[in-house]
Amino acid sequence: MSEALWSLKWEKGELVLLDQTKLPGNISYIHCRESREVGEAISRLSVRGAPAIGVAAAYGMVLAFKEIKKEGLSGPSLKDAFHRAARELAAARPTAVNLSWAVREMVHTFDTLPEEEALAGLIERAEAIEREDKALCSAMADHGADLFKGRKNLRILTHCNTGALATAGIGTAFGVIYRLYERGQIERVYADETRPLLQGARLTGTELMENGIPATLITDSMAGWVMKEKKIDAVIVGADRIAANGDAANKVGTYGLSVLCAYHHIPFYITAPFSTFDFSISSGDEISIEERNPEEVRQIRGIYTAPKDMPVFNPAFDVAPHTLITGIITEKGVLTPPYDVTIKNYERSLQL
Ligand SMILES: CSC[C@@H](O)[C@@H](O)C(=O)COP(=O)(O)O
Repeated sequence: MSEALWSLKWEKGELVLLDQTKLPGNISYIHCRESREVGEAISRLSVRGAPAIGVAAAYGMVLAFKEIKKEGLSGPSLKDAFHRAARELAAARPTAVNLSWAVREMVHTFDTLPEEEALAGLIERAEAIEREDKALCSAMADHGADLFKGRKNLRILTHCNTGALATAGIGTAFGVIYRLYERGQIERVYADETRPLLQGARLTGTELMENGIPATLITDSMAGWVMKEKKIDAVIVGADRIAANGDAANKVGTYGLSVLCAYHHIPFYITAPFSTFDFSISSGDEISIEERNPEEVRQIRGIYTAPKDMPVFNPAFDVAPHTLITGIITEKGVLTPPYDVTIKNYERSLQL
């Protein structure tokens, strides 16, 4: 795996983020010293991808604690300020549940430690979340690649970016693709460009090329034709939130891919770790879908490609219905229908 690509690093008490809005043209880093800066970087998509957002937020809460301490607060006022910072950070983006999960973990760590041990405890918890994410990616990659045992010359289609830039490890869906490549089973990966912000072209394109994986870029609207003409063997994507019935929110365009896969009889796999599951919601109808600035659709990199006053609908995510999902690749194995049962069992296994 290319060492050149990473989404974030905790270094000398700062959170260093690779500014993904500037890729592929520019490699620049953002040094966050305050939790507010982490929240802004998340909203702006300088750091993005559900697991990476979670890890960034965990370090953001370390920064929040340091700021509050610097103001001289302690006792109940420290606790109030820390909880307020947690609410603010968790609100940076609404769909990826990894964000609120990581913030909740940090609040729990804070709430259970004496004040004088809080800073060390928070740093330790954030580092553990980052380490754990690496291990989760690796386990998902193994389970996902095992689905294709004995097969060669695989043609895989993927959407958005789910690799090292979206996680602390080798990625979710991208991790599976990378493992298949390591095992010599990939003929070609087709990457959707992923309008409007081009995470597929800019980020997955970079990761595929850096790692020497045979790859072809397509526009989102080509996916159906590519499935038919290029005989795609499977579509593998990530997720931002998975409901208890298996409905999975992911980058807008995923719903369409799930429908196209059903028509073409192509297996459609979601790849996600436990922190992407929202066991508290019964279906995708309860997932709040982020709507972003209309300018993201009217313009491409600052140039208007539509009339300036044209109304726009810009949901950042959509929901693939569980009925169209062949399997959900997790760190513990691949969940298959009936998802209400297998996800319940998976949830139980996490509590053991
Ligand atoms: C590892 S990633 C799964 C998802 O987070 C990914 O597919 C995705 O939709 C990212 O969206 P983004 O808006 O770039 O944060």
